[in-house]
Amino acid sequence: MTPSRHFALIPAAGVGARMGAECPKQYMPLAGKLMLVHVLDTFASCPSIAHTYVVVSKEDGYIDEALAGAKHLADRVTVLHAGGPTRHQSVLNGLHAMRADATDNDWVLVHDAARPGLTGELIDRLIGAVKNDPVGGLLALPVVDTLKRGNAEGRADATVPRDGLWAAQTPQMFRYALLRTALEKATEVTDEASAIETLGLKPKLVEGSPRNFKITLPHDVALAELHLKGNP
Ligand SMILES: Nc1ccn([C@@H]2O[C@H](COP(=O)(O)OP(=O)(O)OP(=O)(O)O)[C@@H](O)[C@H]2O)c(=O)n1
Ligand SMILES: C[C@](O)(CO)[C@H](O)COP(=O)(O)O
Repeated sequence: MTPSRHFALIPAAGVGARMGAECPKQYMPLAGKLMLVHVLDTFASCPSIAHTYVVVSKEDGYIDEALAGAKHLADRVTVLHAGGPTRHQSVLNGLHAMRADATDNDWVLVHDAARPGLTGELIDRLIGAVKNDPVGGLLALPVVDTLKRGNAEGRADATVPRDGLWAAQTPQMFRYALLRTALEKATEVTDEASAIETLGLKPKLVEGSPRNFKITLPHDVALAELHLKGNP
């Protein structure tokens, strides 16, 4: 049996509404490089990753210029103009588009373009922890803050017990056929692990890193640049 390969699938078809930038946030410059190019470089530099697929919106007008400035990625990245109305749909469309290249048992690591702080070490940590797992898994961080449930008046209604709570990150790593089936069956989910869970399976939680946070709001940019300047 041929050994399973590892493919990266990068959903990058969002508009970045909460960021409110002039361009979709994945095309914002961070520490001298576009956010998306940070992510593509990390996977391209990782020997464990056979190839990277990036899902952009069908009307994306930025990707060609972004990759024109990153010609070293030409043989390591395939652009799929297959973005959908939601992240779930973009990922599923991407899986369909890469079908010819992947076997059912190949691993797919789905990673947000909005998480440029990912490192090769974190990729290898996830692959090492999950490669023999029957389900798959994801990077995540144990919740360390006390959590409050707020009400409509902006006051704390209750404290939510944090024992056993983790904040999901990406990559989320599952075998091609299982992931595609799960996403086809699930109603709208916010991450791949949720779709796997709806099959009654329990993805493995692998500790990630605070630097691998998702850039969502304007104040996230400065923090991301601190991380990326320190360790691009
Ligand atoms: N229809 C969508 C929506 C999101 N994404 C991607 O999913 C990742 C995480 O989503 P999020 O941080 O929510 O990005 P946006 O949807 O762009 O942000 P916003 O919700 O503020 O518009 C991002 O890399 C984004 O590009 C996608 O590929 N397709
Ligand atoms: C996939 C994810 O990054 C895990 O935390 C998160 O669910 C993405 O949420 P978003 O609303 O699409 O940013």
